[in-house]
Amino acid sequence: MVSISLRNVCLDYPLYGAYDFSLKRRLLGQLIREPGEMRIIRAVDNVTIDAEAGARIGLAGPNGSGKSTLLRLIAGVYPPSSGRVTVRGNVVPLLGLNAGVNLDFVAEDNIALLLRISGRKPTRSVIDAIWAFTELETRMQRVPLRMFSSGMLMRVLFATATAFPADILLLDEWLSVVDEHFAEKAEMRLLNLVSQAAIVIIASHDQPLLRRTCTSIINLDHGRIASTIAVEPPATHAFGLREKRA
Ligand SMILES: Nc1ncnc2c1ncn2[C@@H]1O[C@H](COP(=O)(O)OP(=O)(O)OP(=O)(O)O)[C@@H](O)[C@H]1O
Repeated sequence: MVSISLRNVCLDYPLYGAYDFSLKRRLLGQLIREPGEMRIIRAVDNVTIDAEAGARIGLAGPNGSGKSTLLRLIAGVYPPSSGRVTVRGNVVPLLGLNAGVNLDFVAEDNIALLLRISGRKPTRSVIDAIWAFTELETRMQRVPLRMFSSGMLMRVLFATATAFPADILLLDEWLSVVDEHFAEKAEMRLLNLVSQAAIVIIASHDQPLLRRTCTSIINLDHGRIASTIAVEPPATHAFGLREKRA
């Protein structure tokens, strides 16, 4: 049974840049422990969510409200700082350009790595099929990802992430850098994946898109759930993902 359960989940990012260069304040801070002194950002704050098969959940909220972080928690990219995350089913996270690749590795090795992480065997034929979808030149397979343009990198990540069906599909801001031709191709592949997935969670600033596609919308504010809206009548799940593009 596919399901997602978050129980009182918090995620704190350490604030490495917030180092205090004043020796006096640092020494006194150790002794006094000023209450206002923070060395973390609480990006997700005491969030509880349950999702069963059939759920189409939208995550809304202003910049920095914790949408991407919440998706990353569900994807297992970050462990929660506190609380419990239980996910049953295989997850395909489409979380953007910096998701789990090593830019110094050549494209082919990154594809193999991403497949292994998601429990798939990176056979020659699987890698070739993924590469064919990217429509990039064959020689680029042996080029480090660092030398790819954003759009080329997105093609490789998208083709790899969507090569197999998912129980749970997580969509963040996506497809913003690919050209029109690839976007159309990608959208068709994505729609197919969405229709097969048991649970879809989509983070977006596009309220009409969320209302059209989701069964409920969770509004986040400073990492907390400010409200949850049931979308009535039940959405048709006709994803119009192209409207998400900038
Ligand atoms: N890698 C990181 N290190 C430190 N803080 C981070 C990191 N990523 C995000 N944050 C902080 O966590 C908070 C939530 O960020 P997050 O990216 O989850 O928000 P968001 O709702 O997805 O924003 P947006 O709508 O702009 O994409 C913000 O305060 C942000 O500054």
